[in-house]
Amino acid sequence: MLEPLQTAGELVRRYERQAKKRFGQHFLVDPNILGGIAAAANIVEGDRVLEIGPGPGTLSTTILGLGANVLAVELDRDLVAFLGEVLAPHPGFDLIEGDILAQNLAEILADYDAKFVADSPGDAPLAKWKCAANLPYNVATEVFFRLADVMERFDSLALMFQREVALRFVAGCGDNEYGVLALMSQLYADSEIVMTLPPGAFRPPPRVHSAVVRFQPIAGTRIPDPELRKAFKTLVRQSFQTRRKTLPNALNSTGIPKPRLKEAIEAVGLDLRVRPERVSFDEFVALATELRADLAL
Ligand SMILES: C[S@@+](CC[C@H](N)C(=O)[O-])C[C@H]1O[C@@H](n2cnc3c(N)ncnc32)[C@H](O)[C@@H]1O
Repeated sequence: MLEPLQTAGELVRRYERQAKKRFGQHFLVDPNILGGIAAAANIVEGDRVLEIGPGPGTLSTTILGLGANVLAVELDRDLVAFLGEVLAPHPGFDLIEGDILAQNLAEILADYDAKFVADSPGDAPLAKWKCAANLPYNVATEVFFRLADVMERFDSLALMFQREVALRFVAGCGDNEYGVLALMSQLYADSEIVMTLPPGAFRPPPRVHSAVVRFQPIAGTRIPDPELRKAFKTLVRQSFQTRRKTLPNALNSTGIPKPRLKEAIEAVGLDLRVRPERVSFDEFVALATELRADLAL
């Protein structure tokens, strides 16, 4: 007979004295917050949920309590041992020990899916994945980019970031926080902040405020042509390398001759003095279309 799931409070009480700063370990205990993250990811019974950095299993137990299945990736060996003791015996919980950035996400999701198909034979395709995570902030944006590469596998994602970073994901054109993260998230998903949390919501408390961003993947991407998408990404990254430059100056680093840059920028109806933070998603797409042949991709 399985032990019942422990509460987040019990799990954190058992583990918090061993929390390691270098792994960004700040644990959530409030069941309302944990339930709110699961709700933001639209998690329901039977779902397959990828959780990054389960810590002592606070969010994992919340998700398991909803009757969903969790595939968790945890870097800290001590936490893996702890989770092995408290959660691994529970059906529905699977754990991979390792760095999330070292995983081939497409592969680990497919491996897990294979197990599900084998368990319940039938012709119906598996539903898409959900993702919920209170991310370690030092790798959080990189984790987003890895998830973006497999975004079509997900139905919804609720990810906790440092608040300043969360604002950069949801920023609109012209906002101070608008840049690479806003444009990259628009490429794959609609996004909104669904919760902001003070440091005191975590144990031990971090130095910064935090926010949960809900990403709702769109079908495919907003730029279906892979070559055009590549050109768009190159232009966006180059444009925001240095703030406060005009677009033609910011794009100097592409190696495209200045006269050609100016011609293309004017051809898409932009002023030559425009700064990248005032260029909308659609205008970047138009510029990428205009310059794709000039970019050494
Ligand atoms: C902010 S804590 C979240 C813990 C728990 N989910 C919670 O909300 O209470 C971040 C977790 O990510 C783990 N972690 C840090 N870097 C990681 C990495 N590169 N790959 C996977 N897990 C990582 C940490 O050990 C820690 O357990």
